[in-house]
Amino acid sequence: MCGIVGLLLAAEDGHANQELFDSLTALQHRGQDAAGIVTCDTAARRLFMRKDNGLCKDVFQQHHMMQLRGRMGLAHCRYPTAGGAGLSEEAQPMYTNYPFGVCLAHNGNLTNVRELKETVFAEARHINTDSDSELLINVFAKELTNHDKRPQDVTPEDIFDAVGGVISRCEGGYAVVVMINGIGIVGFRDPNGIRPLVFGTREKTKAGGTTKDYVVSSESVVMDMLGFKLNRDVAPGECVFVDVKGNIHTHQCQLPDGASLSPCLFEYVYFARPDSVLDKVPVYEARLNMGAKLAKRIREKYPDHDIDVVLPIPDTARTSALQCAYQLGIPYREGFIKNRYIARTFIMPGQAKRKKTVRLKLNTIRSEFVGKNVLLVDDSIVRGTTSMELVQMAREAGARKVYLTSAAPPVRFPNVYGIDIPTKTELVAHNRTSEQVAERTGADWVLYQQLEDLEAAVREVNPDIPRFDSSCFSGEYVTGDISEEYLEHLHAMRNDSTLCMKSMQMLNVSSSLKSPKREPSEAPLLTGGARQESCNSLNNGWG
Ligand SMILES: O=P(O)(O)OC[C@H]1O[C@H](OP(=O)(O)OP(=O)(O)O)[C@H](O)[C@@H]1O
Ligand SMILES: NC(=O)CC[C@H](N)C(=O)O
Ligand SMILES: [Mg+2]
Repeated sequence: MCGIVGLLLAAEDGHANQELFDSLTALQHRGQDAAGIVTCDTAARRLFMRKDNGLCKDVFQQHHMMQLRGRMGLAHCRYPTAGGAGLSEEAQPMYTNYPFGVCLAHNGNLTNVRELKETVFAEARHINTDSDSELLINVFAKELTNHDKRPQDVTPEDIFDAVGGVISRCEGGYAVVVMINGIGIVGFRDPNGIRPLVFGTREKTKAGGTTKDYVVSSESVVMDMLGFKLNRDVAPGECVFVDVKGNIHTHQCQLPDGASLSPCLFEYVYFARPDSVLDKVPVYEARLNMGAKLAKRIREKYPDHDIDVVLPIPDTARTSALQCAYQLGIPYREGFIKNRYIARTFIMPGQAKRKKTVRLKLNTIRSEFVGKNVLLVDDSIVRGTTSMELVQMAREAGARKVYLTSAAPPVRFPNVYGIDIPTKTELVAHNRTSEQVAERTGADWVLYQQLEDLEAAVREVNPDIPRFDSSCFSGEYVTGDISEEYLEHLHAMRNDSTLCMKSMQMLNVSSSLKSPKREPSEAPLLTGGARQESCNSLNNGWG
C-alpha cells in the first residue's frame, strides 16, 4: 500500500524537492521499505533521482536533496507487494528514457503480470526486475510512443490515449502518478478505483496575477501539510494531466464492462491516516462508526458481559476503540503504550521480524490490567501476530479476563490489489471460527465486526459508494479475473517461507560478489546454520 505524490509548481524558479520530501513524511505509514524522489528541471529538460531502501528520513540526506532540482517531481514510499523486499532496484519512482524520459510511481498491484511480461518483451522492451511497477511504466511508455511525436507536439489527447492503453492492458489495482520530461505530470486510477488518489491546487496571487500549483497524491493529508486545497478524488479510469504551463486537462477513459468505484475497505480500517479524506469519506468518521457498530454487536452477543475497561491496541485502533467504549458506557484507558520510534508492524516484511517487533513496540501499564476484565480493541486481526502477543502481555500484567474484538471482520482470503496478504494459510482466521481464534490467541472470547456493518460504517459517511473491494473478507474479487490457479501461483511465489529463502539466496549472491577473494572453505558471511535458524524462527512465528 505505497504512498505516491506528483507535484508541479507554477514558479519557473521553484524547486519541488522539499515539499515532495514533506509529503513523503506525511505518507510514511503507507510504506516503510524504500523511498524515492525524482524531479525535473523543466527548462533544462533534465531529471534528477534519488531512491533507496529505508525510511524517507534515512534515504534523503542534505546532499541528495540539493541534487533534486526543478519545479516538477514525483515521490514514492514502498511497501512491496511484488518482487522482493529490500531490493533497491525495485524502489520507485521507476524511470525509462524512451520516449522523452518518463518516470512513474505506483500504488497497487497488477494481476496479469505473467501475460504483460510476454507482450512487453514482444514489444522489444526490457524488464529487469520482478516489480509489477516496472511493467506498468513500460506499458505506459509503449502506449505513448504510438503517436511517434516530438515532445513539443504531444497533446493532452496523446496522453489520454496512452492512459487508455494502460487501462485496457493492465488488470488489478493501481493508482499511478507519471512525470514526462518537459511535458507535465499525469495521475490516473484503475477502472474500479481500488487504490485511492486525490488531487488539489494551491493558488498564489502576485502582482502579475494568480498562479496555481498542482498536487496529486494517495491521501488528502498531503494537501493539508502543504497548504493545498483538496479539489476532488481522481475518478476510476480517469486521467488528470497537468502540463508544464500549468493547464489542467482531464479525461474519463472507457471503463471495461462491470467496472465501477470499489475502494479498498481496508484503507478505511487500517491503511489510511485518520485525518485523510478518501472518496469523500473522512477516515476518522468511518472509524468512529466502526467502533459504534462494534459496541452494538458486543451488547447483542454478550448482553451480560463483565468488561471493566476498554483498551485500544495502538495506534490505528484508537479511534474505533474510543467510540466503542463510549457506546458501551465503559471507561476507555491506555493500557498499551507504543514506542513512537518503532514503525508499523503489519507492513514489515517477514513474520520473524513482525513478531519480534510487537514486544519492542508495545508495553503495558500494569495498573490498567491488575484484577480487571479488559476488552482489547484492534482495527483488524490478520495474521494474529499482534493479538497473540498482546493477549499474553495483558495476562502477564495481571488481567483477570481478556476479551478481544476487531473493528474488521475475519481476514480469510488473499489480497491481490496491493496489500501483501498473498496466501490464506498465513491468516489466523483461515479455517478457524471465532472460538478457535480465541483459543489460538489465548483470549477468553473474540468478537469480529460483521462485513455488512463495516461497509455500512463507511457508507454512512458517503452513501454514493456503490461497492467496495472487500476481497480479503469475502473472497470476492471486483475485477472478476482472479482464478484459483492465480491464487495458487501467488501463494507459491510470495508465501513467507519462499520470500525468506529468496532473500537468503540474494544475500549469498551479494556476499560472494563482495568477497571475491574468499576461499571456498571459509564460512560465508551468514552461515548455513544462521540461515536455517532465521527461516525456522519465521515458521515458528505461525506457531
Ligand atoms: O494480526 P496482525 O497480523 O498482527 O495484523 C493486524 C495488526 O497490524 C496492524 O498494526 P500495526 O502495528 O501495523 O500499525 P498501527 O501502529 O498503525 O496499528 C493493525 O493495526 C493491527 O494491529
Ligand atoms: N504496496 C504497493 O502499492 C506496492 C507497489 C508495487 N506493487 C511494488 O511492489 O512496488
Ligand atoms: Mg495496529
